Amino acid sequence: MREAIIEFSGVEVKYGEVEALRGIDLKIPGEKVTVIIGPSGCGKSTMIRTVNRMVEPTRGTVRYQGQDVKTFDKIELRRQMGYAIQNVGLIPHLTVEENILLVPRLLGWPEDRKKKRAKELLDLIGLDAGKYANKYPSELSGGEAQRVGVARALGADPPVLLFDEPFGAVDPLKREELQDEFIRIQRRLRKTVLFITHDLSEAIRLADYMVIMKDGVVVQADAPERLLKEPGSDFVEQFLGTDRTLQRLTLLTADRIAKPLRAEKEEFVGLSGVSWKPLEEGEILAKFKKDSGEFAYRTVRVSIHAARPYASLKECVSRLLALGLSAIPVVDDSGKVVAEVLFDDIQRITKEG
Ligand SMILES: Nc1ncnc2c1ncn2[C@@H]1O[C@H](COP(=O)(O)OP(=O)(O)OP(=O)(O)O)[C@@H](O)[C@H]1O
Repeated sequence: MREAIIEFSGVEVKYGEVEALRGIDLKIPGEKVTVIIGPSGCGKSTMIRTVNRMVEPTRGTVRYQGQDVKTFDKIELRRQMGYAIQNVGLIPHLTVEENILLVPRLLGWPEDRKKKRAKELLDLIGLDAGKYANKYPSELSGGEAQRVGVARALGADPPVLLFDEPFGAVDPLKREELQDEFIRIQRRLRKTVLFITHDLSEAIRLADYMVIMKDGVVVQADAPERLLKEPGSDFVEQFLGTDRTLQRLTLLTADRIAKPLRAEKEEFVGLSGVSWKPLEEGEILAKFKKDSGEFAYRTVRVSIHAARPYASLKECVSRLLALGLSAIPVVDDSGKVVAEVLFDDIQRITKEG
């Protein structure tokens, strides 16, 4: 493990009679995604709130970069830690840009630097600055609002991100897209992330390190591969569910098994392939085998039927089944088909299990 950047030692939190945390000892690795998961009420939110001092431990110590967080000025500490929550908490009378720039504004950044940063962040989260910067939160879809919440947490480029179910209120398909984006962004930015979720697939997908909690204590913490292979107790085994094969497909991303697209490959023709009508942006031409055995071409929307390099193999399987194809194209950030994932290869991996 990389050196711990946040460390919990004997941390207890009591709210009156309620013991929310009952002795947490945990090291959070730097520049990795640590996902905290566990039943409702087990103390997940309380735990991450002790890091930015929204909650003070009744006992024990939380350290950031080796130093007790109590010794930091609260404001100074929170500048280092972006925070995003489930219902986003965007301020309704501020525009998207003003919401994203809350912290830079507090820090007194000059106007041109703030403008530049807002554009950068909107680009990063995949929202067009021209279209979105001046919108108000009420004019955004749930998924867009969540993205803006994430952008706001990234505002002044803090090294630590505390995410409390940031994708909680989004429907499952959009949620997978947000996870793809998150993985893409994290591969670039390498933040230290503490991420809470209720969703096991999301946890397994995003986590470098996964912490399973129950009743205010940590039951097991390890890399998701190891947890799936060696659950340390009946509780963890039950929690991870019986379907470990599918969970393993959640762990692997399309780019891990994608093959470069071969020109003669019959299933797909790329964007510049055979075409009798101009393709619209975001469309590709796919070649389908009809029942008669002949091939027919059909255009498909890349956004739905192609996978991003960071899509999970589980997502690839569901798209392959929905389309009745034996391979799915993988598109890069510009929408260009760069590779394909073969159903046979996914099956092979599953068998190797
Ligand atoms: N401000 C508070 N005052 C009193 N009790 C609280 C307070 N905040 C949380 N609790 C209690 O502490 C326990 C842990 O709550 P916490 O929100 O940390 O759990 P959680 O795992 O994040 O829950 P969920 O998954 O439902 O969000 C729960 O029993 C909760 O009811």
